[in-house]
Amino acid sequence: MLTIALPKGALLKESIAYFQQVGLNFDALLEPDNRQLQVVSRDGVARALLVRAQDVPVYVQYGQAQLGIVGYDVLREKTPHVAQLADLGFGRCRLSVAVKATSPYRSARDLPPHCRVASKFVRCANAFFQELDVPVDIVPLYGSVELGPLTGMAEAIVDLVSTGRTLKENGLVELEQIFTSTAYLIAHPRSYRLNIAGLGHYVKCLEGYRNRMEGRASA
Ligand SMILES: Nc1ncnc2c1ncn2[C@@H]1O[C@H](COP(=O)(O)OP(=O)(O)OP(=O)(O)O)[C@@H](O)[C@H]1O
Ligand SMILES: O=P(O)(O)OC[C@H]1O[C@H](OP(=O)(O)OP(=O)(O)O)[C@H](O)[C@@H]1O
Repeated sequence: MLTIALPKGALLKESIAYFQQVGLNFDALLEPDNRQLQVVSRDGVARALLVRAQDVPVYVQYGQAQLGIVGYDVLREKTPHVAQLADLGFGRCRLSVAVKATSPYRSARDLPPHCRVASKFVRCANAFFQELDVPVDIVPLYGSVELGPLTGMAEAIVDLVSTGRTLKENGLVELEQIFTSTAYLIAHPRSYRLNIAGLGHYVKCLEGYRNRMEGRASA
């Protein structure tokens, strides 16, 4: 049976809608009181695993899932050994550097050497500041990163921004964008090569659907 790793949280609804286009129905995962971590599609041909966004590439890399959906930000941070099949366009956000609106800094270069920068994206943040040649101490956090500067623990953050509402409501401003991110369809490379569980068929159908959508959008 084809197994698909789906991310809990921000990308779940659109990920489920995406597979619905090729007849795979995992709506049960959206039930408000759902506690099931795996569900079989209504037609019984595929199974979805409900996992934390950052764990999606882990299940796909080890081959427990042949397909998965994950943000490009996670691919950049974790650099997993998976095949990137398609940019799905939804889940658009950006990884940015932000500081308190009252701070004197107007660009990431202005940050004082060896200041603290809070982030869930430790590798991306380190790479960005190294490239900039600004030495900083990255403080790893798991969430609510915006509290770093608010509490005085950190001078800046590197975090995802979508609407910008979280920054605004916490008195922070974006200094610089590091990269933009959207959801990606990923696959276990060997399963994809060997067409395990009819993977090729689904990928082709999904591509066909996307091409039709793009054709309609540009018409
Ligand atoms: N505000 C947002 N708007 C749009 N997409 C987002 C937003 N925040 C995150 N994403 C995308 O959704 C993915 C999952 O984010 P989500 O916030 O659901 O989980 P997480 O905070 O990374 O993980 P967890 O809650 O398990 O710690 C991110 O990797 C990113 O690609
Ligand atoms: O620009 P906005 O539309 O306000 O979205 C940005 C927020 O969304 C994400 O948070 P998430 O909901 O994942 O919470 P957490 O990372 O703090 O756990 C991100 O880490 C920002 O805090």
